[in-house]
Amino acid sequence: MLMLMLPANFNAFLACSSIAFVILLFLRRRRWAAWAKDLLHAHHHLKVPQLNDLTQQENPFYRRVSLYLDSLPSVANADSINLLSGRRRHNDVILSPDDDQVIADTFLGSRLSWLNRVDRDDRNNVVSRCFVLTMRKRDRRRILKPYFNHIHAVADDAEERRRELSIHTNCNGGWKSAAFDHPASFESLVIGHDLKTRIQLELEMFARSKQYHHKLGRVWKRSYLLYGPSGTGKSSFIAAVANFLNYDVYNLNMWQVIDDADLNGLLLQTSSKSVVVVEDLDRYVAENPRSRVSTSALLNFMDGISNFQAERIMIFTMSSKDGVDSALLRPGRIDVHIYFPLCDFNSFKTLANNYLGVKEHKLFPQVEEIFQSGRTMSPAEISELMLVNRSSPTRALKSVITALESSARNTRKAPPLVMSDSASSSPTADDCDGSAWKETLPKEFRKLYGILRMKSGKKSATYDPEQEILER
Ligand SMILES: Nc1ncnc2c1ncn2[C@@H]1O[C@H](COP(=O)(O)OP(=O)(O)OP(=O)(O)O)[C@@H](O)[C@H]1O
Ligand SMILES: [Mg+2]
Repeated sequence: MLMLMLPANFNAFLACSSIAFVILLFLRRRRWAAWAKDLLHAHHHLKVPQLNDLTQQENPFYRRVSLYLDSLPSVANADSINLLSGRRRHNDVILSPDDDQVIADTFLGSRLSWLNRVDRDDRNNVVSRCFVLTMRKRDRRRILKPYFNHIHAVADDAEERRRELSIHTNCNGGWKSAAFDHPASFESLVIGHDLKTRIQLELEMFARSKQYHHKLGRVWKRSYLLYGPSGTGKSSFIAAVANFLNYDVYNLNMWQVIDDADLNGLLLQTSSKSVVVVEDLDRYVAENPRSRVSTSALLNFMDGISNFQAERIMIFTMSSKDGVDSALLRPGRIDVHIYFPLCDFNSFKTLANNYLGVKEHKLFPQVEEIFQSGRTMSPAEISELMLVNRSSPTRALKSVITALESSARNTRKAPPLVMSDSASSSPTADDCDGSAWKETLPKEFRKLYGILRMKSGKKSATYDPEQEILER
């Protein structure tokens, strides 16, 4: 009897321990897999501790590696990952590997892995973290240096995107700084879809064109003139550009500038990766015939001559270009002119969707009729009415109708957007046909632009700037 029982118990015991072994193996599979791999290949392990052993201060390279890992597609595709919210924008999501998770990577044809190792010393209540990079020994000499350079480049990029932005305003010959947290983005801005796409592509291309500008011996800057009535989105556009590129803003108040040297000094004090803004330039030029700043100093400032190494966007705003000295606006000095018009029915509908969440409404035909009769208001005025009445879309639309009916403003035909790329030798009004700019883009950007246009359902091959403006 005993003889018969024993093998049965023994078998059960064997089965249980095999299952336990498999479960254990499964739980620790990553470490086991690493161990098994080690047996097969000669691997090299490099540790990146979170804290410096001696000073107990954070190891900056640990942070760079975590930024790098966040960018890896294998992290995004992992079965389980920690999602953390970003510091700067709350809708930014940072991906962070779990404790003891292994993240795979490839570089120059070599397979590498990162282990997010966490060691807990419960007795002393100490947790120490490190990343362990594993690579084949034979790959080490070939890839280690370029791989670390690559990690730094990716981390630089990520840090740049997460950097807190500042706005600087000139005062007594210097700049006063504050945090820049304007929420404007291209998504919230009511401008034509093609115009948005085009500006975004152009800005991305600009940010990557250091070598190109240096080769040509040109100042690394791009200048925009935004003009149009008050409350049409010029300042919001500036904030959207700064947020899009993650550049600081230098808001130059020309009335505070003492003389030519002061203006030059202010430009020299601006940092790279910045948007330099001069609002109401037309008013300054008109109101200051005996200005303390000479025209040549102003033109040199606009050309960015004294600080040509820095990567800079310059934006000037005007209510109108009428009567402004053409030297101020010549191609090369100003690369792109963008007109910001008052509302038309299309832009009204976009505002109604953004502010009230309404795509269609029984009052829309009445609103359309009023716009067709020529009455209009600025996006700022209309959005304000929608904002205060947002709890009732019907009330909001009725208040817009009443305001439009009593509005003295009339639509006029929007002047065309002028695109003149400063790289062309003799920019003329012909450049304003709106297609020239695309030719200045590298091939891959032209392709991307084509794809974006197709996605937006626009089949037409030519870009009509006038249509863009009226489209809003
Ligand atoms: N095109 C637009 N798209 C979305 N919102 C807009 C637009 N234009 C104006 N607004 C709304 O109106 C407010 C004021 O706009 P903004 O300050 O950008 O106008 P502006 O053209 O700079 O006016 P001003 O010439 O008086 O300085 C913005 O905060 C935004 O809410
Ligand atoms: Mg403004």
